[in-house]
Amino acid sequence: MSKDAHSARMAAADLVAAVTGEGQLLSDALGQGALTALAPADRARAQRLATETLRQMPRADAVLKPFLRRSPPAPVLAVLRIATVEMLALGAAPHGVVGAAVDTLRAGGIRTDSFASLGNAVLRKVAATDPAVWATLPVPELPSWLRGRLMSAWGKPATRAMEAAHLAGAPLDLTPKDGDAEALATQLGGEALPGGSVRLTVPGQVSELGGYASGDWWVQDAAAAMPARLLAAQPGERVADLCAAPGGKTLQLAAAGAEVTALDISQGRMDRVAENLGRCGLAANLVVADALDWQPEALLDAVLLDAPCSATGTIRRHPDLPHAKGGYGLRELFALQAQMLDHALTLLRPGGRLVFCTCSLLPEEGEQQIAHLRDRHPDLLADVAATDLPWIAPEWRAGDGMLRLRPDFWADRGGIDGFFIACLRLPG
Ligand SMILES: C[S@@+](CC[C@H](N)C(=O)[O-])C[C@H]1O[C@@H](n2cnc3c(N)ncnc32)[C@H](O)[C@@H]1O
Repeated sequence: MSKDAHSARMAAADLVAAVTGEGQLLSDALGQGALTALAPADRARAQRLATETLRQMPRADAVLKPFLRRSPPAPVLAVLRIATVEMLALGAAPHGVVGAAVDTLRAGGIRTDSFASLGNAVLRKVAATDPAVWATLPVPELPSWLRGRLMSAWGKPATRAMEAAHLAGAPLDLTPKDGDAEALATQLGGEALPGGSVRLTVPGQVSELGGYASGDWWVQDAAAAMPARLLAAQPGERVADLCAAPGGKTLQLAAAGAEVTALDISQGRMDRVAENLGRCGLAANLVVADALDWQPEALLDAVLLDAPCSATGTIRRHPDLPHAKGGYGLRELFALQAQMLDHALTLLRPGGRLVFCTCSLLPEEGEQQIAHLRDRHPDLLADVAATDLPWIAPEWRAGDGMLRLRPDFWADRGGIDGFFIACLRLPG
């Protein structure tokens, strides 16, 4: 095994252990410690390996369990899980994987080196497992804090279908800057999706794809692209994107010709909005502030509020999330969303539009949030016309002006992120 592959595998083990042992998100763990010293290609490799291992983890555990008398410490278990996924899910040659995993345990210092011979013995048994067994293992279940909530909200068949979608992972979706999905799909060999995104099913290096450097498109899940499409910003309209970073929706609003203020509380994340705007040759007024404190100079035509949320709709892409977050802090998020909604309404001119969205599967961050908002503001109108569009599937509709998107929808096309979208309007 090359030195680079070895460091990528060690880094992957650190990442998995950071998520399962310390409750960190992969994105946070990637920016820490030895991982920052890795070459970009090794970091990408480590991230892919860690992501796939977290996605398949219950299956790896089912294979490992009979061979382990008790659970070893998180860093050791991470190495065993990764090697199991490599051998049985990714089809890697067993002798190479076992040797590399044992080397990783030896090189891991006091946390793991005393487990090298145990690792060797266990992984040899895993290597002798018939690979056909893997596909017969049950679809991994979500951790109970989330599974219980989804079961109550959507029922058992839907929850299982979402779990299957999480296991399948996600394709790469792009939003074309000029709105011509057919042309971009032809250029890159992808599929133009209803609504205007382009889907690529063959994974590749994003920055190597045609039109990346010239900013002709940006990466954005097809569901994440819908809120800004429903807002339908018109050239010259004054629009605020209240939780803007990293800026996918800001780019859409700016590309539509609106006069956009992109606001986010995080300077670091706002730097990414600036980078993305620069690459795509688009402009917005950037403000780093707490959305709850911000006031525009004049009332706005429209506000897009993509509020901070549990992000449970994005587990296809971020399988670390249910393991890392453990369901803590949800009440605070629900309360913040309600405050943000109330504040957003104060920024609109009479007749102004509000699109609220969350990449969440929890009704508390969607349907219930809007029901409570309408109780507090009985004059608020559902913007039914905003969702009166031919590409919206009937199963997405969740009441007047509202869409509920789930990862198990569009299964034949490769799924879609979970999202809730509400289109609202002040009386004129
Ligand atoms: C769901 S993400 C936004 C994604 C973004 N709209 C996009 O499409 O790329 C939520 C954002 O809200 C920001 N945020 C959290 N609390 C905030 C607050 N009080 N005021 C403004 N932004 C906030 C976070 O920094 C994060 O970037």
